[in-house]
Amino acid sequence: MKEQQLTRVVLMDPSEDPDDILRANRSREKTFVFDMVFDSTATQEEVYVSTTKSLIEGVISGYNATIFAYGPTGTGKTYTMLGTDSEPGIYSRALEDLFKGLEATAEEMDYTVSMSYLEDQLNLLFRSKDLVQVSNQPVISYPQIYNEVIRDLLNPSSGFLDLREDSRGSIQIVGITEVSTTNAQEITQLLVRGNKRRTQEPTAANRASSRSHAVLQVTVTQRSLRKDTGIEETRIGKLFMVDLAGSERAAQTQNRGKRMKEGAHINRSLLALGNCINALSERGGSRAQFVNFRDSKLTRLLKDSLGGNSRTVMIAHISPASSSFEESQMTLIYAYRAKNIKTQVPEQTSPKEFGIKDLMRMVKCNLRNVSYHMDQYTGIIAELRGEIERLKARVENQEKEKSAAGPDLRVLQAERHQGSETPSSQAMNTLRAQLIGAFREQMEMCHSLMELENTNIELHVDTCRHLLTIADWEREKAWGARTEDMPAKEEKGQNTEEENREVDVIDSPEPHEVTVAREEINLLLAEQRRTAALKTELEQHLANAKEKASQMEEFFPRQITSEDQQEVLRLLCRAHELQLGNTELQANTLYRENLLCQKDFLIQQLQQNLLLCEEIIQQQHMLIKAQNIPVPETLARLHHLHLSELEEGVLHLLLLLHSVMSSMLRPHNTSSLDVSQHLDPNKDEIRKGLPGNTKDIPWGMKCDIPSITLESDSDSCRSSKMIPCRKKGSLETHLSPAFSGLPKSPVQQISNAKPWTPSSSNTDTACESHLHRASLFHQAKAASSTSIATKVRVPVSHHSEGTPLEVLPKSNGPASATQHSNADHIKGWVLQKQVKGPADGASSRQEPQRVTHLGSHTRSK
Ligand SMILES: Nc1ncnc2c1ncn2[C@@H]1O[C@H](COP(=O)(O)OP(=O)(O)OP(=O)(O)O)[C@@H](O)[C@H]1O
Repeated sequence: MKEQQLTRVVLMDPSEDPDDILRANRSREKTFVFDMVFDSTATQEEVYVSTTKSLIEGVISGYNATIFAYGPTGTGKTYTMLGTDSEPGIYSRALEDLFKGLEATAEEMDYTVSMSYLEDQLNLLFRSKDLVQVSNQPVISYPQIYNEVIRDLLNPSSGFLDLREDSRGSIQIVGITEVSTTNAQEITQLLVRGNKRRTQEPTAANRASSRSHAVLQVTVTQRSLRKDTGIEETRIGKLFMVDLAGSERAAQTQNRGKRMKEGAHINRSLLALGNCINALSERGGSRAQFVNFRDSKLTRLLKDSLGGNSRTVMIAHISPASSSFEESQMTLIYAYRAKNIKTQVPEQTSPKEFGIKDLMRMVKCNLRNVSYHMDQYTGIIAELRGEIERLKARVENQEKEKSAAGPDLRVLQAERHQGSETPSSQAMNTLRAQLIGAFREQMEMCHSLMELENTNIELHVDTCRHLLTIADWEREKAWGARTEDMPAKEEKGQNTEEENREVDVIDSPEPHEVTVAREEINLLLAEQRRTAALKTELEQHLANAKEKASQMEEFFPRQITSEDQQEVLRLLCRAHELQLGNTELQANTLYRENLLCQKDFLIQQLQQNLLLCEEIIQQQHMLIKAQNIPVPETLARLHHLHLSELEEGVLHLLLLLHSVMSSMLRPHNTSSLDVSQHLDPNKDEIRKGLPGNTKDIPWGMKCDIPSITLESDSDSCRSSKMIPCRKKGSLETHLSPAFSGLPKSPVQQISNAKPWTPSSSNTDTACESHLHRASLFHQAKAASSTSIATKVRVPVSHHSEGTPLEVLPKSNGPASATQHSNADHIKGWVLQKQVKGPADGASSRQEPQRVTHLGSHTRSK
């Protein structure tokens, strides 16, 4: 790696041989430009001053700010954020500056500073020992299920905390400890203590590796009274400082067993963060996407920091060791995407004209005016006093009337109650307690089943995403092979840069994300099988519990003689039945949601396969024409039929109809879906198809291949763009058995699924895509509110195989050109989903899920 002018990182691929003449023209370097780059000699002070110091002023004025430390394990994230006693990190320095700034304004403003420190950790959803034995009910034992949980690092005894959205849409952590303080030292001490409670485990890359994301939130509230108007102003500035868990993949840390699973889950929340970053970085571009913050607790927590009202700095950490090349590349790509996130800037102004101060103005200030004037308050208070007097008088009158009427009713009631503590009422109480216990157990099981179904959906969506990543790579390879097979172009010497790159794709080793996807699929499938087994077991328990409860319902009323009490028991049972029925309906909806998601994925793959077949037919036709082979009449007729179906777009309309139906089937569908818009055959998108869709159809006809872009579709697993380059049979080859047949129940599918093995690469059948491939990155760089700093440190726990850090010759050329060429090599899939279960709130309303597939690179034909 080299560094120049402290803004560029040039990554050199250590695996490529410089003496390889076949690749002599190919650049081994990848350049990434950031706002700031630090090498291993940078001090904590320098890092703080260049990245964070300028944000503190904003927090004091009521703006939000966020600082992320991102990177693989052992690269120094915790060191940057927390530091050591002699070299304090960003936390202490930022807090010191914050208090200094606040003291300077103390004369005009009253201020309070409160802070909370939490970790977003992976933990066990159930443990056998968590289940308390109730009376003589059997104890249900569950194996461990991992889930994302939030823990208060300042008060770990408070257990796992829940996230809730308040009426203004801000995320609140229920029960978090907020410590008010007046000096930075106190906070630093609390932080050091809190950090010791953080989940740490040794990995091969770091002896004290943090296995959770730590979020320090400092809230500054300032109040001032404007003398001229008498209006009280409140400014609230929030500062988030986030030390993320390592972004490494399992192989890097040599994690096994629990650590490996943990890594996969940590990566899942980082993946969700990445998806949000991708979607946000596309905002304002031609392919604006929905940003799904609900994908993980981490992203929900950081919604404001990422999505809008915050100035955000990401400090990406990489190791200069050549052995960490892949991790470094992934980190830089991630950070580069984050850099594209833009604040909504006024349209008429050029982004270049903005300085830091202007950007700060674009972010909304959290200023609340107390809009009532003091005089109005006096009036309101007087009114309230009057109301109290009136009410007091009414109460007195009522008391007088009662005493005139006779003895106190309450006294009579108490007397009757005491007398009623007969043996029969005691028996009734016992029976009621037993019934309620049984009902409660059933409800808990129902909720656990819903949790499991939710986990199932998450796992399923994750698996789809990885399958898509692999499919994309396979298609790219097929594309490369096809280009190589095109003798005409070679003859003409038209080997453009684009084609060279395609040929490179076949030669190049499998990209990192594809390898990761293969690893993850096996993990996810194993977990799906485990979840399915658990579900079956739990369903069995629930059936037993229901049986037992219905026996109780029959038997208990016979033990009670009083009709009133019998009626109470009957009502109790009825209320419970309704409650249970409701929960079961919710669980059913979830299950159907999951099924739909699977169907959609299957349809998506079939669509791709359909287009591939289309391509094959066309090529075969060209071959028949070229060779002058006579066509039997039956075949010609069949072909005609095929063409007329395509022309009328029946298949396409059916697919659209399906997607519309699916989205309608979803309860509380939030997407504004216009059916008529979808089905209008005159609608441009449907009729026109995408660029290059018009194909020269055999037998001399021109036909539009219907577009399969279903942008407004709210289906769970929908690709916003599909590339019809799937090879014949690849559906079976690449999909897990769970997706390779017609939809079965998830439990069936999962229990049938065998461990997934990497598919052999089929490059024999290449085909041509007729859908556009949008570049993942936009060349145009608008004003970005997300500053990115990259920190390279000399590894402490790695041994460095020669440092690839070199100095670039000074170049004044535009950075964006280099970036764009790099971006061309980058591909990615983004999958977004929204899964909501009972744990997320009182309602188990399902949000629509989406899958968005980002194309890998532009391809000119
Ligand atoms: N710039 C630096 N100078 C000196 N020591 C450093 C520097 N950066 C990191 N270290 C040391 O390297 C080790 C690993 O760093 P640290 O724990 O901060 O990594 P991390 O990225 O937070 O890892 P993980 O994700 O596993 O928690 C620590 O002992 C830390 O003190």
